[in-house]
Amino acid sequence: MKILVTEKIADQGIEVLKKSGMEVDVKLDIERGELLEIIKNYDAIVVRSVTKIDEEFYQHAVNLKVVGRAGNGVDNIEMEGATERGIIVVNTPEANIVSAAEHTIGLLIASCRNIPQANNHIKNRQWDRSGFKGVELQGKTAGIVGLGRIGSLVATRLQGFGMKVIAYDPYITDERFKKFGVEKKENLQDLVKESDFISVHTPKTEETFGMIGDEEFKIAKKGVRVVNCARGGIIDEDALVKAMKENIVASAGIDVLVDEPNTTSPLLDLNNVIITPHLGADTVEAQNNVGVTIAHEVLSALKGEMVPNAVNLPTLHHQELEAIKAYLQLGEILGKLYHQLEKEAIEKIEIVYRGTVAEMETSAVTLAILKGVFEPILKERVNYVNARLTAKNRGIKVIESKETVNGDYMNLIRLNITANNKVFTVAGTVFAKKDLRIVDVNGFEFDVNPTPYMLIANNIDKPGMIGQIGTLLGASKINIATMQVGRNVKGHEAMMVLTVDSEVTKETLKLISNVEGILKIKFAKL
Ligand SMILES: NC(=O)C1=CN([C@@H]2O[C@H](COP(=O)(O)OP(=O)(O)OC[C@H]3O[C@@H](n4cnc5c(N)ncnc54)[C@H](O)[C@@H]3O)[C@@H](O)[C@H]2O)C=CC1
Ligand SMILES: O=C(O)C(=O)COP(=O)(O)O
Repeated sequence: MKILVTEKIADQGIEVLKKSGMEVDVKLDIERGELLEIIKNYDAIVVRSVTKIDEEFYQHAVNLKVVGRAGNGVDNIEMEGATERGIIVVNTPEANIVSAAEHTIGLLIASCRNIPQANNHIKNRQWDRSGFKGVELQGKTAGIVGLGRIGSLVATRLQGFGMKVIAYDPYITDERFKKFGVEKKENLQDLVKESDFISVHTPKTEETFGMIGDEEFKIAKKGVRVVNCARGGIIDEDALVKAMKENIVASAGIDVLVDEPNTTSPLLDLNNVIITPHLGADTVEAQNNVGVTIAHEVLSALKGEMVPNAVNLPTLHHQELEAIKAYLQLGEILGKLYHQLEKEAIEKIEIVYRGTVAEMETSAVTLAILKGVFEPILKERVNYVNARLTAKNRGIKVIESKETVNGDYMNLIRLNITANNKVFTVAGTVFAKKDLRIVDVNGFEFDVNPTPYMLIANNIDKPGMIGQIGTLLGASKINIATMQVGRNVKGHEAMMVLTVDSEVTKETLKLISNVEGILKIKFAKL
C-alpha cells in the first residue's frame, strides 16, 4: 500500500510509516494540480492544516482509504465526502494541545507587554523606554470561548497568574466548569461584557465563524485584549481591525488567519497586533508526538482496525477501545454469519446488548456488526466508516437496545435479522475478556469458539449423521477441530456446528448435502 505525505511531519513519524513496509512518498509543497493527478495511486494521505481535502479531491482519490490529519483541527477536511466513500479520517486531537495552550499564553503576555514591538525597537539600535507600557494579568478577568481541551488548559494556566476566569461553552456540562474552577456564562454577550481579555478556543464551524464581530466589540470593555490561537475568522478580521482603530481593542495576539498563508492581511499593518504564522503546534514535543501518533493511526486504519481518534467514527479513548475490543470481534463474526447462512435481503437488524456489555459504549460494536453483515456481499466496499450508511442506503432498519440484566451469560450480544418475514437469530458472548463464543444460532444452543472455517448443518436428529459427515470430510482431507450438536426436541431438527482446519469445497458440500437427513449445509468463513 502507498502513503502520500504532503506536509512536514516529524522524521520519527515518517520512520514509523516506512518501517511498516508501506511505500511512503513525501511531497511537501505539492501543487494542487499535481496532487489531484497522482492521488489515485495512494491508499492514504497524511496532511496538516494546509492541504485542502474536499469533494474535488475525493473524486480523484479513487483508491484512498485513510486521511491522516497530523494535528487537531479538521476544518480543511470535508467529512461527508470521506464518510460516503468509506474513507476513514484520523487526527491527533491530544498531541499538540499543550503547545497550543502555551502559545496562547505567549501571545497574550507578549501583546499585553508589547514584547515584539519593544524587541524590534531595540534591535533597531534604539533605547527609548517610553511607549511600551503594558498591563498586568493579575486581578483581571479572562473570558474563554470554548472550554474544551485547549480552552481548559489555558484557563488553568491563567488562574496561575491570579486571573478570574469565566467561560462560554454551551455544549459542556456544569461539572466541567466546576472541575476547572471557571465561572460559567450563559451567553456570549455576558462573557464579552465582563472580560478584560478574550481568548477563543472553539473549532471553526458555521456557528463560530465570526462569532466575535462588530456587535460583540460594541458591548466589549474599552481596552479589551483578544487572542485567537484557534482558527482564523472566529474573531472577525474586519471587525477586529475596525475595533482596534477605534481603540476598543487595546491589543490582539493572533496565530491564525482566514486565508493562510497570508502576508497581506490589514491586521499586519496595526502596531498593537502581534502575529505568528500559525505556530501554535510548532514545538519539538508537539510535532514528535503528532508525527508518531498519526503514523500509528494511519497504519491501523489501513489494516481496517477501529482507531481511537477516527473523526468520522464514534469517539473512543484508548482504554474504552481496549475494553470493547473483544466485542468488536464478536460483533463482526456474528454479523458475518448471516449472509453465509442465508440469502434473503435484510429488512431489519435488531441488536440486543445484554449484561455487562450493555453498560459499555457500544456504538462502535454496532458498526462492527454492520460491517460483518455486509462484508461477505460487498467485500472491501464496506468498513466501520460507511457501515451505517450502507444499511441506510439499502433501506435496512437498525435497532439497538440494551438490557442490563444478566441472563445465562454475564454478557451477550444477540442479532435478530428479519428478512422475508423470517427472523434469523444468532448470539454470542465473551468469556474472560477475550474468549469469544457463539452460543445460539436460530434457537439452537451451542458453546462454540468461532474459528476461520466453520460448517453449519441442519439435520434430522437421528443416529449416524455425525459419522457420515465425518467420513465425507475425512475423505476430502478436511480435519475437524471441534464439533457440537444443538437440538431442542429429540428426533426433530437439530443443528451441527463444526470448526474445520481448511476450506471446504463446493463438491464436498454437495456430497454432504446429499446425505439423507441433512436438511441444509453451509460453509462459513469468518
Ligand atoms: N494554532 C494552532 O496551531 C492550533 C489550533 N488548534 C485549534 O484550537 C481549537 C480548539 O481545539 P480543542 O481545544 O482541541 O477543541 P475541543 O473540541 O476540545 O474544544 C472546543 C470547545 O469549543 C466548544 N464550542 C463549540 N462550538 C461552540 C460555540 N458556538 N460557542 C462556544 N463554545 C463552542 C465545544 O463545546 C468544545 O468544548 C480548534 O479550532 C483547533 O483547530 C488546535 C491545535 C493547534
Ligand atoms: O492542530 C491544529 O489544529 C493546528 O492548527 C496545527 O496546525 P498545523 O499542523 O501546524 O498546520
